[in-house]
This record gives sequence, C-alpha cells and structure tokens, in this order.
Amino acid sequence: MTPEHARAHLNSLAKPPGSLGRLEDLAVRLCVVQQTLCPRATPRRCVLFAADHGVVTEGVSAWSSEVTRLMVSAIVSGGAASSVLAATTGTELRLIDVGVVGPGLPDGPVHRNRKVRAGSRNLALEPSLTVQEFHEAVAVGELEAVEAWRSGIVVVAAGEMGIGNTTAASCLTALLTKSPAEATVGPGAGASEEALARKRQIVADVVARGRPRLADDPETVIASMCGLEIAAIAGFHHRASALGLTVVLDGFVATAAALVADHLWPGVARSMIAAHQSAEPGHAVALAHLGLEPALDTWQMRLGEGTGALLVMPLLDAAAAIVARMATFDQVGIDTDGS
Ligand SMILES: Cc1cc2ncn([C@H]3O[C@H](COP(=O)(O)O)[C@@H](O)[C@H]3O)c2cc1C
Ligand SMILES: O=C(O)c1cccnc1
Repeated sequence: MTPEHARAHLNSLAKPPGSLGRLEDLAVRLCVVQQTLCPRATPRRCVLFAADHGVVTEGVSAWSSEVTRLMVSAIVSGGAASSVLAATTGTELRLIDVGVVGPGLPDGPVHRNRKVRAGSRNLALEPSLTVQEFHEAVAVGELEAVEAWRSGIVVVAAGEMGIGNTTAASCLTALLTKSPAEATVGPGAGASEEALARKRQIVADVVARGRPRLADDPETVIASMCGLEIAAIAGFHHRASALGLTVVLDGFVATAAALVADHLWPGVARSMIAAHQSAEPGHAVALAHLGLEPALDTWQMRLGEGTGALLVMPLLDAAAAIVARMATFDQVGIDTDGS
C-alpha cells in the first residue's frame, strides 16, 4: 500500500478530492502504516514509562525530582492529564516505573514496578547509565510492547514522566540529528532563563564529548546521556514496530527515544504516526530527522506524558472510519467522468 494507492481510494469517495484536508493525510498515513484500506484505531493502549534523572541536581529543571513520584501516583489514581485524556479517548493506560527514586507503588492493573535503578546518574558529571542498565531498561519497554501485542492491541503510544528528562532528550536529539545544542534545548516544564543557560551549556558539553565516539560505540555513547524511561521507550518503539503495531508518537521526549530506536534499529519510523509538534524546539528537529509530519502542528503542547498521542486518538478513529465506511462516488451514483 503506497501513499498514492491510499490517496486514490480517498479520491474515489463521495466528496470533493482532498476536501477533508489534514484528516485525509492522517488517513493515508494510517493506511500506509497498517498496509490496508480497512485500518483500525482500536483497541489501543498508552504505556507511560517513569524514571528520575540525576542531572536535576544541576538546576536544569524548574521542578524537583520528587514531583516524578507524586505524578506517578496522580497518573495511577486518575487525576493526571494523561489519565483524563486516556479515559475520555477510550485508551487503556499503563504506568511502568523503570527508575523513580523512592519506594514504588504496588503492582496493579495500571501500575508496574520494574525499577532498573533509582534514577539515572548526573549526565553532566558521568555516564548516566551503563550499557547494561540501558539494555535492562530497553528490555522493560520491549516486554510491554510484546504484552500489548499479545492482548490484541492494534495501536500503541509511549509516554514518559521524569523531571529533568528534557535535558537528556536534548542531548540525544543533538547527538543523533547532528544538530547544535541551541537547536534542541528549550524550557521543558518551565525552566527559568538561568536554568536554561545552564541546560544549554551542559547539553553542548555532553554532546561534544560523546559525538566523536558515536560511530565506534553507539550504545555506550547513547547510554551515557540517556534516561531509563527514554531507553524503555526506545525498546517499546522498536518491539512494537517489529510486531506490526501502529505507534503513535508523542512529544519531544518520546521522539528522542524514537531517535535512539531509529539509530540502533533503523526503520522504526515506518510504523509511526507523529501526533503533534511540541513547543519544545528540539521536537521539530527530531521529527524532521525521522521524516515524520505531525498531525497537529499548531497546538503548542509541551507536557509529554503521552498527552499529544492521546489527543490524536479520536482523529485516528475518524480517519479509520472515513476510509473504511464512506461510500464511493460510484455507489452514490455520481458520475465523475469528465470532471
Ligand atoms: C507537574 C508535572 C507534570 C508533568 N507531566 C509531564 N511532565 C513533563 O515535564 C518533565 C520534563 O521537564 P523538565 O526537563 O523541565 O523537568 C517530565 O516529567 C515530562 O514528562 C510534567 C512536569 C510537571 C512539573
Ligand atoms: O514535548 C514533550 O515531550 C515535553 C515538553 C516539555 C516537557 N516535557 C515533555
């Protein structure tokens, strides 16, 4: 199924060609990703991965690390933005703790404790993860993708919660897209000008250190600036894509994880639909590198936590319904010959 084939089908439906605008682009993408003219947007699941970041001690975030643990509780108990959007869009939600500092919640229908370690190390001073820790976190994400597939899920999204994770995402985006640090650093969850300047300096230094070694030892370099939840999302994206699931890509941090997956296992972007373009400047850079067009590009969202992916789910329902259920010009008796 090529884009041209899907577009020709849409043009045969009882409407002026292209008149559903961006919904048609989304429908084409869904058909191409699923290789069918009967695409599906359900059943679906959003899996959030949570972990802490040692680099927070450098003052790069407006928030302290304990907010990660508190937000994990809020997500699980239904009060977070992601919980509300998952509930209103008919999307199952899971929260996997891959490395939040502090005691974990008990396992339950939504929450799982899969801590690899209590947060990543401070990437400004030392490698944030060892290659072994990176692999363990990747495996946690891979297992969640396998479980989704075994449960008959068709569409998945990965999201994250981890104070400080936009610093790691900026490092990875600059490293893997070969962009300057200034192009990939933004205020994250509201960093002050002072924090932003520190963040820029740290990202520039860390990427400059890693860049010369990337070709020879990609896993060590990626692990050295990666967060546990970002590694888990990379594993999730990779395995979900290999199993033929449709992957809806969330914001800047989830897309940095997609860059990691694409670098280690090229081709994952073929299974992906980019939900939105985050207000974080690095997101546009990362999406362009992956060759993905966001469905929503003027919404100025900058939360992560799976929220952009969740917001786009009802549009996927609409896109799937248009493709599979609309009548053709022929069926309604409209002659398009000579038009
Ligand atoms: C209450 C709250 C809820 C969030 N949900 C997602 N994030 C987002 O912001 C954090 C990254 O931004 P930075 O790198 O600047 O710390 C991550 O937790 C991300 O998921 C949140 C942030 C906060 C404060
Ligand atoms: O787009 C994102 O993923 C994002 C933006 C700001 C803060 N946290 C995440």
